[in-house]
Amino acid sequence: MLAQASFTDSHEGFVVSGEPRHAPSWAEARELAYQCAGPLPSSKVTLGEAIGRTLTSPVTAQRNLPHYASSAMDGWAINGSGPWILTTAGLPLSPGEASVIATGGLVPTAASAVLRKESGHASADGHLSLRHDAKPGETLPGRHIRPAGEEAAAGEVLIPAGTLLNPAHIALAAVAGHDHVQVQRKPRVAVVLTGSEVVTSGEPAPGQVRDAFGPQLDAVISQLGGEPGGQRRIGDSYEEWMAALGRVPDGVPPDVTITTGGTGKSGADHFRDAIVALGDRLLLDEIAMRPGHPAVLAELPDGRFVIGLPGNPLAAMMALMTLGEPLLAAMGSRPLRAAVLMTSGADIDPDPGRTRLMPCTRIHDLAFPASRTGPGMMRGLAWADGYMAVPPEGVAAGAPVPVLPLPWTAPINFPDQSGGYAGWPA
Ligand SMILES: Nc1nc2c(c(=O)[nH]1)N[C@H]1C(S)=C(S)[C@@H](COP(=O)(O)OP(=O)(O)OC[C@H]3O[C@@H](n4cnc5c(N)ncnc54)[C@H](O)[C@@H]3O)O[C@H]1N2
Ligand code: MOO
Repeated sequence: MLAQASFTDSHEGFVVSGEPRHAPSWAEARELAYQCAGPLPSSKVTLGEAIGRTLTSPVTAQRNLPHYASSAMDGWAINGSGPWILTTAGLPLSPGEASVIATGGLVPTAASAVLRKESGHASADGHLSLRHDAKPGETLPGRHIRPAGEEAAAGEVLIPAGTLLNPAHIALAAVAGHDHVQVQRKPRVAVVLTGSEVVTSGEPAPGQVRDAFGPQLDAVISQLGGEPGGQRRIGDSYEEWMAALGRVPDGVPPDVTITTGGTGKSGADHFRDAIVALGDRLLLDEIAMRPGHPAVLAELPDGRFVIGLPGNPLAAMMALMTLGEPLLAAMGSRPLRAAVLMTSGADIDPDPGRTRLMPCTRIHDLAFPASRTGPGMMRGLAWADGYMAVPPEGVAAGAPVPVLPLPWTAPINFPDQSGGYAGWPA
C-alpha cells in the first residue's frame, strides 16, 4: 500500500519494498493524504465558538426541559372554571382564585389553566370573569400551560455526537443550561509563502509576480475545515526554508504547514533539501497529475504535516485540493469527499500516465472544461463550478467524467450526489 511507501534520499523515485515505481496517481495521492492522519482530539469550547463545529460528546438534558411549568400566554393563572377572585401573583391558588401571570411565568401551585388576557375581564373590585366572546375551552385543565419536560425529559440526548452544530443546536444547548460543548478540534494551518520575486501590492515589475495566495489561502483553509494559523513570507534561500520549516512558531504550533513555491527539483529550489535535513518523512513526492505534479506531502518528526504546493497558481490550487482537502478532512474526522460522475460535454484527448485536473463549468448538466487554465492562470478557476479529474485515456463527449466541487462552489452546484465516484483504478 502507498502508506508504506517512501522516497529515496536523492528523491529520484518512489520506492515500495526497494522497487522503484512511478509517481502515485491522483486518486492514490488523495487516499494517502486522507489515510496518513487521524482525527485530532476534541476540545471544549464556549457555545459561541461552537457553531459550524462537529460535536464529539452528546448534549443531554440535565433536567426536564422546560424545567418548570410555565404560562404560554399573558393573562391570569386560574383555579377552576370561574368566576374567580384575584389574589397576589405567585401564591398557591385555592379553588375559585386567579392571579396575574405573564408569558413564561412560573405557574402557581394548584393552577388548573391560564386564561388569556383577551378572554377575561378583571373588575376594579378584584373579580375576574370569562368574557362572553372567549373561545370555547379556554378554562379547560392545562390550557395555555407549558408543562415541565414538554420538550425533553431529564437525561434525554438533545444533540448526538457527530452533529455539525448549527445556530439552533447552540440555542438548544443554551436553554438546556450548557455553557460549553466538546467539539472536534480543527487543524491549525500555517502558511509559508516563498519567492523573492513575489510582491504583495500594486502592479508587479517585469520579473516580479503579484502574490496569488496570501489574500485568499486562509479563506480556503477555513472552507476546508482548517483554522488559519498565520502567514509568513520568505525568499528563496536554503537558510530561510530551514528557518521557516524548522522553527515552531511562538504560541500554538500548527498541525499543518502549507508552503507555496520551491517544489521544483532545480538547484534553486530548496524545499526537498530542507525537508530531508529536518529529518522529515516524505510521504509523497510528485503526483501523476497535471497541473500540480511537483506537490509534496511530508510529516515532521514531531507529527506536524507539511504540504508543499507548487508556485504556479492553478497548480497550487489543484494540489491543495488533492492533498490539503483530504488531510484536513481526516484531521477533522470528516469523510473523504467522493467525486461525482457527470457527463462530459467535450472530447478530451488522452494524456498517458497522468490525470488532468481541469476547472470546469456546468451547462445543462454537462461538464465542460473551462478555458484559460494554464498552470499559472487563474481566470478559468475563477468562474469554474468544479474541476474534472480526466483519466489518462481521456474522455469522449457524452461519457462520464469524475467531477469534484471546489470548496466555494460545493453547496450550490452539485445537487445530484448519486453515482458518487470513490476512487480511481490504480
Ligand atoms: N526543469 C523543469 N522546470 C519546471 C518543471 C519541471 O518539471 N522541470 N516543472 C514546472 C512545473 S509543472 C511547476 S508547477 C513549477 C513548480 O515550481 P516551484 O514550485 O518550484 O515554484 P517556483 O519555481 O517558485 O514558482 C513557479 C512559478 O510560480 C510563481 N509563483 C510563486 N509564488 C507565487 C505566488 N505567491 N503568487 C503567484 N505566483 C507565484 C513563480 O513566480 C513562478 O512563475 O516548476 C516548473 N518548472
Ligand atoms: O504543476 Mo505544473 O503547474 O503542472 O504546471
